[in-house]
Amino acid sequence: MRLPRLTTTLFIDLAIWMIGFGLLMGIIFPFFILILGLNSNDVLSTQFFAASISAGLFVGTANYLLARWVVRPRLQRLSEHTRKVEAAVRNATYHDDWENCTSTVCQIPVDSRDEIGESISAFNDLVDALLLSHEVEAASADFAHSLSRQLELNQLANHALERILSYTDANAGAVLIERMGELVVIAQQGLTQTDQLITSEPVRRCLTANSLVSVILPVDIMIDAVMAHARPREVCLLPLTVEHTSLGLFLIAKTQEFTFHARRMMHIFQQSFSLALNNALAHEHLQTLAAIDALTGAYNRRFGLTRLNEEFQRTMRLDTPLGIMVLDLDHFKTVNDTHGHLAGDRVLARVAETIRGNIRTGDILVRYGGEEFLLILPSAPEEACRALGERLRCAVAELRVNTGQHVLHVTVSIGLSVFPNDEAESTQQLIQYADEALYLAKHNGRNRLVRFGAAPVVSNNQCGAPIAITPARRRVAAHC
Ligand SMILES: Nc1nc2c(ncn2[C@@H]2O[C@H](COP(=O)(O)OP(=O)(O)OP(=O)(O)O)[C@@H](O)[C@H]2O)c(=O)[nH]1
Repeated sequence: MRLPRLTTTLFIDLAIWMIGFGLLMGIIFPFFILILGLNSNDVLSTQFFAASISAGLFVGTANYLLARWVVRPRLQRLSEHTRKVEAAVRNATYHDDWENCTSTVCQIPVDSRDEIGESISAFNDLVDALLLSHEVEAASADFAHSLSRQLELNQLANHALERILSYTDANAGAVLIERMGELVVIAQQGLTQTDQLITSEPVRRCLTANSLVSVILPVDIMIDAVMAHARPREVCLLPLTVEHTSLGLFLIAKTQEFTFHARRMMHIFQQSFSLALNNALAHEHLQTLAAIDALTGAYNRRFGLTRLNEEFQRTMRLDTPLGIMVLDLDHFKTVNDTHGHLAGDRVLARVAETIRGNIRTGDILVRYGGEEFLLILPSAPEEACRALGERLRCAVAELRVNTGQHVLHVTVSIGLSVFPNDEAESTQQLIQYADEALYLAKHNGRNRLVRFGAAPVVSNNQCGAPIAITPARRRVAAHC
């Protein structure tokens, strides 16, 4: 039952109701006494009425005062605390200092199981919801902000993965993107055998369904724990999509099931990560376009040298070999002079195409000068470089270029240097060694591969086994 509000103040209402009720009781009481059979002359006397009404007023007032003393301080405490929390939240919002707004500081202990206790408990829940909302917003802003500063694809993926793992409390994860129709892992943390991910069933399902896939106790994913491998309890895979175009996916794994909060966070990160990834891919694409020589499709010199520096650093870090070849077309001036510049261009383009057709995906072909190419061969040991050099030399020698009027054929001389065998201390020195070997190849008759070294190895101009040149021949060559 709800009594009508008489004023805008709860305690004045209470006073009116309680004192009024006391007064009513004081008036009714003498008649109630009459029913019990007491003498009506005494009961209906003015003195008895006055005493009864006074007692009713007294009890009503005492009730009001008691209610006020019991209830008012608790209501006051609630409102004062709410004010404090409100001031702290405002201050934290403008100064981004949430030290004084933790759950412990802002919540009120619930000390009763009545309606006031229920109000305090609802207030505490509101504080928690407010803090959670701030936490999610801060995490999402921090994630988007940190990604906006990264444009390099691998750095971006590693950075994003690190943050996603930390915010979702996951143990391991990976980022896979689609490149030229193939899935590649561009970042991973704490997973074993990431290669298997590419063909794994959950990955395929996530890309096909273009929605979150959650796998409990996956069989084909293992976490690389500090001491041993552990099987995750749950793995979540989320597609990375921009305007219905699939870019790839990220997956995170945990040794327990993900919480509701972690799941919500994954979805928030999924959107900003997709956008940042799209930007990084567009940036990479533009960089590649700007880095490509239009005639030959090889990387230009500036980009090529940057890549060479990167590969050199990586080689030193990982202690793997690095091969460098300088390839120069033989008597190319004659081709130009005899058949014209356009025919020369066509030959150059076809030679570049032939080289590209014989190298691996990670190898880097650079147009180093007019008719000179630089070939960077990451992780290629000496034997493999020499075999490839011979293959390229023969492939170019066998190439026939139809200009419309003539069928041309050219040869190429190649200088090879391999790190760390040649003990080069810089990329410049590595190129210089390959250049010196090229010089020997030209002066030993062209259409040859020369391996730089104290006893340089020079191939014959057949498509057969290489032979070593004598020091005397080298001296003669050096004087040419
Ligand atoms: N068609 C065409 N020719 C180019 C291009 N860049 C450089 N060249 C030509 O390549 C020729 C290089 O000549 P040289 O440096 O004398 O070398 P070469 O005739 O190949 O002689 P060796 O290297 O000693 O075998 C010059 O005629 C340049 O004009 C190009 O983009 N297109």
